[in-house]
Amino acid sequence: MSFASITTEEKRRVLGEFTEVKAEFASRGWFAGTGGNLSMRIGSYSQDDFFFAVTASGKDKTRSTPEDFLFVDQDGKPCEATTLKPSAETSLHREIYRLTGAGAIFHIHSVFNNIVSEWFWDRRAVPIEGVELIKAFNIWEEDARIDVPILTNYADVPRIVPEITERLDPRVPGLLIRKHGICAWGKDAFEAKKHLEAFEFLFEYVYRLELLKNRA
Ligand SMILES: CSC[C@@H](O)[C@@H](O)C(=O)COP(=O)(O)O
Ligand SMILES: [Zn+2]
Repeated sequence: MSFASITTEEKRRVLGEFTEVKAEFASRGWFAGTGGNLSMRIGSYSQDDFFFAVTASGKDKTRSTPEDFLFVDQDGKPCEATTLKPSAETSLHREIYRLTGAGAIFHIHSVFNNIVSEWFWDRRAVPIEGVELIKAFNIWEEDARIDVPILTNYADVPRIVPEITERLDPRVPGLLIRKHGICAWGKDAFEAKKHLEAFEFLFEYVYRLELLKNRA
């Protein structure tokens, strides 16, 4: 597939949806200090041939400007002439698209996701058991348990990629990076947002439950 074959209408549709999600996440305080990045796939998909819109690096993501996003290919290379730099964490998005064929990936930093990633670092996963909201991940069994993987937060971001390849659990649409944040994904922006909201709820639940247990 060539990027030129993607219609202007399709690009407008993706960027419109993208702008809405970004504004909503900003209103929740999910982009503190320019942290966080978002991407949405566009056009058809095969594992080694796809395109996605990604937030430009280092921007204040609480603002809406004509320079918020750019389109990149499966190698993270811009598809059009631009002075914008793709997110410093584009390599993480690329690998998640490659492994899952997802339609959207949202990365945010929150106090709760940072705390649980440190609290459970010795297990390299956050265990969550029997909570109703696990069903948001399309897991319906009674008292289901999931383990959300925690990856090493290497300063050299591409070094995180092999841990994604190794640790990604196809049942669990999210990965934590230690004392950094979460990447959550879904087949489209609606589902990726649903998953991200569910993870953030569950992390707050786990955090508060651990506090209560430790107090008892
Ligand atoms: C100042 S936040 C730290 C960043 O290095 C990073 O973790 C982040 O989420 C945003 O990076 P960006 O390159 O703007 O997408
Ligand atoms: Zn980050």
